[in-house]
Amino acid sequence: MSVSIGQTPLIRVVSHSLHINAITVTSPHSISKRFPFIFSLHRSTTATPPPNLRAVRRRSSSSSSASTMSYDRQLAAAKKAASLASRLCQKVQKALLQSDVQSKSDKSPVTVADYGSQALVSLVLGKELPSFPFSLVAEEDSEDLRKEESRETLHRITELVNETLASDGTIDISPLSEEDVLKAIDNGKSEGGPHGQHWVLDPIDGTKGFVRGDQYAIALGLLDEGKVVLGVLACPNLPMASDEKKGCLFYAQIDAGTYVQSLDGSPPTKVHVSTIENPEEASFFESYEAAHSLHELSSSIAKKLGVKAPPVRIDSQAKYGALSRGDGAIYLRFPHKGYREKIWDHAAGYMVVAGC
Ligand SMILES: Nc1ncnc2c1ncn2[C@@H]1O[C@H](COP(=O)(O)O)[C@@H](OP(=O)(O)O)[C@H]1O
Ligand SMILES: [Mg+2]
Repeated sequence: MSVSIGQTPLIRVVSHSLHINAITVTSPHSISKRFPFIFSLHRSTTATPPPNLRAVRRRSSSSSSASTMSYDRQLAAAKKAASLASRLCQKVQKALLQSDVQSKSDKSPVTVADYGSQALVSLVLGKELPSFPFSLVAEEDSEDLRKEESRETLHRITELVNETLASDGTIDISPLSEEDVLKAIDNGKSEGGPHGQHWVLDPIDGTKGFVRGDQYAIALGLLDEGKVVLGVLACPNLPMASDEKKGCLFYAQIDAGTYVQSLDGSPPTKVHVSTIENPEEASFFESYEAAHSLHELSSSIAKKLGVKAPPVRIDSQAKYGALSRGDGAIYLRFPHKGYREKIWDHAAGYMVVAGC
């Protein structure tokens, strides 16, 4: 197989056992040889490239009116939505890690946080942008929650959503019923599509990291006419800088740069990707979970690139945030055979890096 940046072959790796027959290389800098490079494999099982990558290609091949628009209002709403969702997730994660009763393999706290986060984002976007058409493509739906055995879980989610909204105090919503919360979750059932604007949400990206007490992200992107135009990544466990307190909010709007601020509201700082040009000085990110990305393949590619540093393994799209501020220079992701990437796993993170 070949690995290339745009049309420029970078290295060749021979592999028969992996049955790899196609590689898409996504680089925010197109054919530029500057870092960061984001390498990602897409296999024959994916008939069409994932929507986020289609969006990448469109962006580089055409200039639509979407790129000249301002998305300031959507950005403000998305930042608020992701910040509130992260407040809910932090509360759930803290309880999960402190509890000696709840086993970490118990999925219920995760479920509560996933659904709660999605309900909050859906509600806040709807409230903050009443005059905008609303379409949300999100990971969760309410089907399981509507079952009798989920009554307690639904009750807890509703309580958490109400508490979080009340703690903010700026969103005028009277206490929500369980049915309101179910509806808010199901507002994320949009099919999306190449026309119009669509929000794309992963309410908790990096669920395994969330359960371990490690990295996770609330990832919210906006597509306009098939292009990713805005991305917000709330990373509650990512430090603002080494030895600083945790909680980063990355955001980017097309052609307007990428910024980070602390989740508790410090002034934003513009971020830049690494300027390292020599792979020998670069470090690379990959998934913490070996089940999500072929670590051996990353390591052999890194070796061929001349990278000397060991991999930095982080859960979730927090990797894109870290990449956008130059914590590392490369992101390698090679899912196992048969896995199909989801749009909500990359849209926001892509924008945060591409916006730099
Ligand atoms: N077998 C697999 N291969 C690749 N990615 C996978 C996978 N199983 C799950 N994922 C995705 O990897 C995401 C986590 O990313 P990372 O590996 O960078 O931490 C998961 O997001 P969720 O946690 O939202 O389900 C999920 O979408
Ligand atoms: Mg995800």
